[in-house]
Amino acid sequence: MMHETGAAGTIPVTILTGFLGAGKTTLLNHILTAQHGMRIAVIENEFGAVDVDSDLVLASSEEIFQMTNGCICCVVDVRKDLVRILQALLARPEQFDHIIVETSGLADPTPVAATFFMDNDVARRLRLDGVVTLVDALHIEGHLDDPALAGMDNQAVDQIVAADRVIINKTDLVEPAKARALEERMRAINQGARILYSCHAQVDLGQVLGIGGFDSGAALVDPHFLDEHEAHVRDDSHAHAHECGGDECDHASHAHAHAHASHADIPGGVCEAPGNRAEAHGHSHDPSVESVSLTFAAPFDRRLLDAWLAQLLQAQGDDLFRLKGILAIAGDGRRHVLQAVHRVLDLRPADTWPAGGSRVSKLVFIGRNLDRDTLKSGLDWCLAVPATAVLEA
Ligand SMILES: Nc1nc2c(ncn2[C@@H]2O[C@H](COP(=O)(O)OP(=O)(O)OP(=O)(O)O)[C@@H](O)[C@H]2O)c(=O)[nH]1
Repeated sequence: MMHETGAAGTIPVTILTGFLGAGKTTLLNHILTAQHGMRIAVIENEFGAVDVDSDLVLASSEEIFQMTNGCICCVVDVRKDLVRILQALLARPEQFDHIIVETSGLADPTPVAATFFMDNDVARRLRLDGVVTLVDALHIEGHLDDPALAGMDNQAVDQIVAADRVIINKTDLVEPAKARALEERMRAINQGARILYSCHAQVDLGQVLGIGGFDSGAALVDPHFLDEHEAHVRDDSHAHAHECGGDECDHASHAHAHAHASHADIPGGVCEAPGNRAEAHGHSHDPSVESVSLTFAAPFDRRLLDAWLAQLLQAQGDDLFRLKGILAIAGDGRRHVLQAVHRVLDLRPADTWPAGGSRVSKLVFIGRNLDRDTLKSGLDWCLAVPATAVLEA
C-alpha cells in the first residue's frame, strides 16, 4: 500500500485537473497501471457529449464512473451526481483505498473541492487528499495569456491556483530553459504548491497520492462557499442572462475555497450537454469555446484522413484546443486513437474492435470557431467508399 486510509477511517480523494490535453488521462493510466496495491475508483467528468475518455483509460480492475451530463464545476446537478456516485461507492461492502475525481479540462476545481467540505454524511466519510494540476509545458502560456479571456475568468489560472501539486508535463516538447521559466510562472501564481516535472506524466506516485494537501490547518475552506456558489448558479440558470463581467456580479462575495487560492471566481465554463448550455453560458468563463461531437458508421480512408487532419491543424491549430477520437480505419481491424492538442497530432492503432460489435467512429473537437457542418463534410470526404458503392452510384 502506498498510503493508509486516514486515522478516522476516511477515504482520501484526489482531484485531478489541468487544461484540455494537459495529460490528465495519461497520468490516470500511469496511476491505474502502477503496482501500488490500492483499489482505486475513478470518477471522470468529460467535456463533450460523446464519451471518448472512457475508451482512452486503460482497462483495469479499478472502477471508472463517467459524468458526461455537463461540466462538474458549473452545473449543480453534476455535482449532485458526484455526491450520488460517492454515496454508491461508500455503500459497497468492499471499500476503495482511494478515489480520483478527474475534472474536465475547462473546469475550475475549487467548487469540486468544496463538495468534500460540505456538512453531510458523504463528505464526513471522505477526505480531500489534494488537488493535482497537470500543465502542458508547450501550450500553457498561450492559455494563461489568452487575449480572448481579458477581463474574464481563466480556467487555466484557476486550476493552478487551486493546486497542491503542479506537474509540468510534456517536458520533451520544450527546452529546459523554457521549463524553468514555466516553474517561475507557476510559483508566481501559486506559491504553496509543490512543482514537479514529467514526461508522459511519469511521476513518482508518492508525490501525488496520499499527500495530505488539506490536512494542515492552513488549508481552510469557508463552509459557506458552496452555499453561495450554488445559490448563484441557481439564480443564474433561471435568469440565463447574467454575465459575471457585468455590474450584477459581486465576485468579492464568493469566498475562497482553498488556502492557496488568490481568488475564487464564479465557476462557470462551457458545457455542451443539452440542457446545460444556457446555464453554463450565463457565466463569464470563455463562452467562445465549444465542442463538436461527431460519429460515423463507415470507416475512414487513412490516406484521406491524414491529409484532411494535416490541413485542419495547419489552418485551425490555434483555435483547436483539443481533438479526441476513436476511429475505424478501412482494412484495419484495430481501433485507432486520435489525439490532438493544437498542432500536436497523434493517430495510432490500439486494440482490435470487439467481435460482433459495430465499429462506430467517435470524434470530439473542442475549441473556438468550430463549424460543425464544415467538420462533418470534411470528415465525410475522408470516409472510405467501397468500390462497389462507387460503381453503383
Ligand atoms: N509529447 C508528449 N505528449 C504527451 C505527454 N503527456 C501526454 N501527451 C499526449 O498529449 C495528448 C493529451 O493527453 P491526455 O492525457 O489525453 O490529456 P487530458 O488532459 O486527459 O486531455 P482532456 O481530457 O481532453 O483534457 C495525448 O496525445 C497524450 O499522448 C508528454 O509528456 N509528452
